[in-house]
Amino acid sequence: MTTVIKHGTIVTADLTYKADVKIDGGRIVEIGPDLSGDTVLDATGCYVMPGGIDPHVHLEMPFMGTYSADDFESGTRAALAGGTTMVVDFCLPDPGQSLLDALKRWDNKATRANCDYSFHMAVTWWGEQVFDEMKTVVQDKGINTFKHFMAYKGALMVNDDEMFASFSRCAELGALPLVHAENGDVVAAMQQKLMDAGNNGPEAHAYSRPASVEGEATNRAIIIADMAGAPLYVVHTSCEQAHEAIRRARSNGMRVYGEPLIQHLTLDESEYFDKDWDHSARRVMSPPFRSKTHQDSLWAGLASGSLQVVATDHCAFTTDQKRTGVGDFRKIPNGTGGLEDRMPMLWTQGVATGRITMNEFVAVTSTNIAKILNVYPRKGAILVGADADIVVWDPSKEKTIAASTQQSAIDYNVFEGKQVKGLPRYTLTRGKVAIDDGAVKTEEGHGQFVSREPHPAVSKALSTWKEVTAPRRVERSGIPASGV
Ligand SMILES: NC(=O)NCCC(=O)O
Ligand SMILES: [Zn+2]
Repeated sequence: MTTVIKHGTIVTADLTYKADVKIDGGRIVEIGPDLSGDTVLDATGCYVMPGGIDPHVHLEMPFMGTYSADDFESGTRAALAGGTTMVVDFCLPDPGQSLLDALKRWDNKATRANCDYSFHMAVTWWGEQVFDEMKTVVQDKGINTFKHFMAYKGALMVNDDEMFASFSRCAELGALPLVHAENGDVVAAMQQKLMDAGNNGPEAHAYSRPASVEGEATNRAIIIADMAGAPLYVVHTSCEQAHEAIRRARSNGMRVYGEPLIQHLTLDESEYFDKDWDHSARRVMSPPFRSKTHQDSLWAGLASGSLQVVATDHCAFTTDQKRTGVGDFRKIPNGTGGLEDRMPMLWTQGVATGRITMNEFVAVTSTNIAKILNVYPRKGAILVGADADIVVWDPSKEKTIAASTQQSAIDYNVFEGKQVKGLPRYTLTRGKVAIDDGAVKTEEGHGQFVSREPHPAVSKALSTWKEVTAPRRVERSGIPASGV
């Protein structure tokens, strides 16, 4: 059975043109005028784009004494409803746990996925076993990215020596290191100071993680990556200081990527000063929302190319879960949702306002990350041979975002009340119509793991400054006796 998407305008990261798209066996088999097939999807007035890829989600994540509320079923259903057809979650080994054992747990959870998915592996501790297993993860398990948390002291955080060792191993294996860049030591100290002074509400979360904490860590991670001869991907870049470090590195010839979140682009710090505790706590995430100045910096980065990817860090907790932190903001589970809203919000506040073009929209929601993850052009492309992960985007379709109509399992939405114009008419996951003009037709278990080969460019990365790549031993004629 073939499907044809007819009368639409194809929009890719670099082209806009009118053509029909024919799908067979889950793949695009033909692109051209006047195609016919068994099923016809009418794309009149719509843009036919590669489905979104969200490279930063935490589904059923064990975190801060609980689990994030969206699992692979509700999370990927939300993704498809918003035009996203692939997600990448983070496999998090417990301290001392084998990476391969942790991966089994994540494989199990993901069997319920409605769309394709992949994993990043987190390096949460360091030792010979991690060093050895990283090779198996890359060569046998199809994972070419390793995440490092510079925050969450006493839990997920790794130190500089561990990061340097892991980044160096990534460089050997052709893998890409990722960092959550916040100075965890400073955050912990500031949290304690705020608590001691009686600041225990959600606003203290923002005070404890100022932009400098992120800027310093971003810069440190970049320099460590450069010394290790590895490229670097900085997740949830939220402020000018971090963006500035990325811009500088890129202009010095380093392969460094930055990923703003849709939340940081569109919501600001005033959310933490709401009189309603629940309202503010529901928006607690790390890094926190920032000022308009930081938002302008992120938008400029997307337009100029110094930031490459828009993600969500979807990590949704219910109001009840957030209330664990009443009286101590440090216990509010960190994380917000966004999977269903990323594409409509970015279109409405980015394309419709003229901040980014339609082609840039495709680049930052899909194609750029497909290339970074080394799954392009199987994903992130409208090309013959590519997976038919497609969104038929109706720029005239509108809605008001509301928790009451969302797919996510939680009881609120951080974008509640926002008006969006630009929504999927159809979302196709490997040719299957999962969203059909508002009707949800997802199929639990349809999603498949996307294996990712090591990236040749990554294994060839060298230190920009070449200082540490070739140590030269000095031959001396005489060595003095050691001192007392
Ligand atoms: N971002 C956040 O607050 N929660 C999810 C875990 C992480 O990515 O830091
Ligand atoms: Zn995250």
